[in-house]
Amino acid sequence: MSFDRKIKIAPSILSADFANFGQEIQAIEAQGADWVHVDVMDGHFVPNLTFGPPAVKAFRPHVKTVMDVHLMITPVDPYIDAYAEAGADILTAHVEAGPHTHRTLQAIRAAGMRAGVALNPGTPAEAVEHLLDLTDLVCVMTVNPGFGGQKFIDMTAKIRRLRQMIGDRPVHIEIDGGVDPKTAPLVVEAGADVLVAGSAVFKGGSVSNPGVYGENIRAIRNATQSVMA
Ligand SMILES: O=C(CO)[C@H](O)[C@H](O)COP(=O)(O)O
Ligand SMILES: [Fe+2]
Repeated sequence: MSFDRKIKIAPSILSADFANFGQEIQAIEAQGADWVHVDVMDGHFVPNLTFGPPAVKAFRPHVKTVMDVHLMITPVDPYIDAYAEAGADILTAHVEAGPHTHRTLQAIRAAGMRAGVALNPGTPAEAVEHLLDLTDLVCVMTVNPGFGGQKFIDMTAKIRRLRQMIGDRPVHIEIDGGVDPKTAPLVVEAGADVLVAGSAVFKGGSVSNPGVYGENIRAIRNATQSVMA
């Protein structure tokens, strides 16, 4: 697949109706989502618990775009094959989740997925400097992971530094947490190309009123147009 630098909006289904994931995924894709972001939490690496491989496998047939799975779990390595089997296209592990992220990224690619590495707000860009040749995506957390609906933490200096470090490599910079029409232009201007948004996409809408999802997605996308070259 060729490298796509266009802005991509990845709604996080953490803000969807948990009793209705299939229809929610279909609704956001029909309303313009580029990727579908799936937040996996273990109640240990982060203080919240969501879904594991069987749930992710059940989402798979509904996702026609890209299933972007964000692991907030430790350890990661014992579960890589299970998420490949569940159908993840991109599997992202936190650099803080263990001492051997290099091995983890190799294993994710060896299992046939694209490999992402995520950074908590307190972790510097330099933590991934020697991982960039093994990475397809760097996820910059703009909230402390664990919950949707939190306030955006300004990480624009880190994003600029990462864009500089990445150079010509085909590596996406994804922003996760508190992205809305106000914060999206700041992170795109700094060098981000994938915008995860949970509450800002799902607020006010539902599967019976999906047009609101479309309006919310367009509001984020349109807000980034002024800063695109
Ligand atoms: O990884 C996450 C939380 O750990 C979520 O992807 C993120 O919080 C998205 O939700 P919102 O846009 O509401 O902040
Ligand atoms: Fe996430």
